[in-house]
Amino acid sequence: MTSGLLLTGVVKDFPVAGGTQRVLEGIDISVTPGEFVCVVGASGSGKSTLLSLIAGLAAPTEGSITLDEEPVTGPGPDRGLVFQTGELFPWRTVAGNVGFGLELLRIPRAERAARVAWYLEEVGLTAYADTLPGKLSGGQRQRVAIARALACEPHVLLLDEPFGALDVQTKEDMQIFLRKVWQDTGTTVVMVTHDVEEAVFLAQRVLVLASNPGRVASEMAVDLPAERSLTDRRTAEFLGMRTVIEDLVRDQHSSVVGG
Ligand SMILES: Nc1ncnc2c1ncn2[C@@H]1O[C@H](COP(=O)(O)OP(=O)(O)OP(=O)(O)O)[C@@H](O)[C@H]1O
Repeated sequence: MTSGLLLTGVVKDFPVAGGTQRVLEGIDISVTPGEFVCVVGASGSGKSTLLSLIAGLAAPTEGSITLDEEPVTGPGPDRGLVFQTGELFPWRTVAGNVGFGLELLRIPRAERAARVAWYLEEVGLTAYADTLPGKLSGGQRQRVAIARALACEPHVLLLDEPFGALDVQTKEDMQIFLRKVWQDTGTTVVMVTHDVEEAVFLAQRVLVLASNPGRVASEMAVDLPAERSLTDRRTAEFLGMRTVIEDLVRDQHSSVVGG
């Protein structure tokens, strides 16, 4: 057995009129503890489905998923999940949102308060502890959603297009923020994005999904320094990697649509 996240021979079929549609096939992925992996692929290649299987929101049709040698059979506190639109509880303050999972886990009040304070500091929202989500910007809401997921100290943080709804400037700020949080906490991250530039900037490894059925067509180690700044995205090395992956995504897509 291997610690970390392990998907072996994962297949996912969905029922459709008159039969089933195979959305994922032969997925073998191994993510080591502390690794940051991005999954890219054309729209409909099965990225979100893959993440929902890891989250335990749906079950694979075939194959197995284990996290630190425990089979994934449903949602659990060992996996923190953040979606595109940072779903927060509107009636709970920022601190109340960050502490929500800790209440479910029955973490004692003093430890809960300490953890909430630490994660609020980490995401730069200490001053907003008593604010309701309705008063926050989109970027701030995503920071709260990430802090809420991290506060339970999951084995893996699962992010589904977390910055897809943000404007360019906020998105860049959030990318810098996420790299810092990842480096500070050492959390394993699996993130789905359609933005190849984002994937290369954030990840240590990028997996490219092919469509119909979704499968891992190729993967690339991102051989860039651990300390990354936004200007690094203009270097020849970065642009080279980005171009290769964009071509892979495009090739996989056109082989399906016949372009
Ligand atoms: N619950 C479901 N029932 C039937 N089909 C589904 C279901 N969920 C997803 N699909 C189908 O599975 C395929 C993959 O969808 P998925 O959302 O995982 O792709 P994606 O790569 O995340 O796409 P996007 O980038 O557009 O979000 C699509 O053809 C979609 O219609």
